[in-house]
Amino acid sequence: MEKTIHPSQVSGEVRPPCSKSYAQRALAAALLSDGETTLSNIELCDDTRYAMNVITGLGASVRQTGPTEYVIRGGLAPITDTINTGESGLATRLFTPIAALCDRRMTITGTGTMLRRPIGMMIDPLRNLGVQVRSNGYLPITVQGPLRGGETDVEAYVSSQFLTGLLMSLPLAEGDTILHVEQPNSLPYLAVTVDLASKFRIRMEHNGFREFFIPGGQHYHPAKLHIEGDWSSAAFMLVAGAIAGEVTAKRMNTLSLQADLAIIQALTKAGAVIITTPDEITVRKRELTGFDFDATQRPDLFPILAVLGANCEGTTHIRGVNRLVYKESNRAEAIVSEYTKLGMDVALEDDVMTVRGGSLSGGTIDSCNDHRIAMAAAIAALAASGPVTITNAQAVTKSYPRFWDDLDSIIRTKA
Ligand SMILES: O=C(O)C1=C[C@@H](OP(=O)(O)O)[C@@H](O)[C@H](O)C1
Ligand SMILES: C=C(OP(=O)(O)O)C(=O)O
Repeated sequence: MEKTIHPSQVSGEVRPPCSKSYAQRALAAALLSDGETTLSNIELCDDTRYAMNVITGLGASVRQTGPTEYVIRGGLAPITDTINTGESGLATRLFTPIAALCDRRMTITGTGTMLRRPIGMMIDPLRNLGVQVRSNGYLPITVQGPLRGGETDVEAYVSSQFLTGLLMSLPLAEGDTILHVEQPNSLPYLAVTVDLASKFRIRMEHNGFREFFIPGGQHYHPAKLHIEGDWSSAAFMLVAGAIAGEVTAKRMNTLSLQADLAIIQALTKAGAVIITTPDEITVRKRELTGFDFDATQRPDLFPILAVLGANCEGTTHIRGVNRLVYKESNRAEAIVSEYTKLGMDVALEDDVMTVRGGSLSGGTIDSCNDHRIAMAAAIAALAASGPVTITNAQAVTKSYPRFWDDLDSIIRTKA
């Protein structure tokens, strides 16, 4: 699928989809609960749809009780020996240790870009915690539990997602666990994991996410939960407001723990007009200036920060390039290879991306099958000097299936 976005002004309101980070964790917790959990504001994207199928395969029974409400009866009792986590890094690394709670052989497989993303960080810790593992470091992986608890090192520098999987599965292990994490990254995502687990009355202790004590033999208590709006998705629309008019994102928790709430900091540094209430945010265009921003702990913001930087007067430095290698694309390379086709002045040196502000041209870019590369390019088009065509534009369904409609709804006049 191809999409062309013309230079345009924007104005209006959007309601971003639910956070897929919270939704996938909540689905996992519902599976692990004894009883019925009600999740509301679940709007499915590819990643959450896969997670929903995975929990069904692992024994949950799911009933849709409203347009965005699901009642899930938990109970880990697989009805299949293979689960498919699609292209979701989180679902892969979250549900592997959960599948490993079972005393039967389970294979976890995926599709597309996920087949090239590393999962080797799971092998040694799972073995140290009593699981038999067969894997060459990429999907598919076969595990046979039960995961017993114990003590192990965990690598969470490349990705925090497997640590999230351990934090959610180990409370159900027979014994207690101590985890040593050398250089954890994506820390706000770990905070979301601890927060979500606490809503199901799961306890754990940690010391700045470097050492965890997780008591075994706990129970997930079913909960009633509203899944909050997604700041990673909202970020695209808010930058659209900052560079091309005015946008309000509705039903957003402006006190959220989500990593990408930090888009507000970046927009503030750039000089955009920002008005927040506890549950919505408006961003309006103003003269923007280059800014310095450390995105190491919030790697999903990179593509849209690069677009914001290109629309600022002066130079923008974004730190954290090393975190981008193993996403749906190598996002640092994709930003450079694709956005320079629109005349973006962007360079990488060590861990820093430097973007020099200046008007972008029209052109054609490929999404590299990466939803965030596609969505940020569409926003760049609004303030470009000609239309931008995005090939493989269907990639947005991974996180934000109605992105094109929402963007269309705020486009007012062709500039
Ligand atoms: O835990 C999560 O929900 C996520 C963690 C981050 O990944 P890493 O921990 O691999 O950086 C983020 O990029 C991803 O989109 C979602
Ligand atoms: C990297 C992402 O997701 P995941 O790692 O879960 O595939 C993302 O949504 O940008």
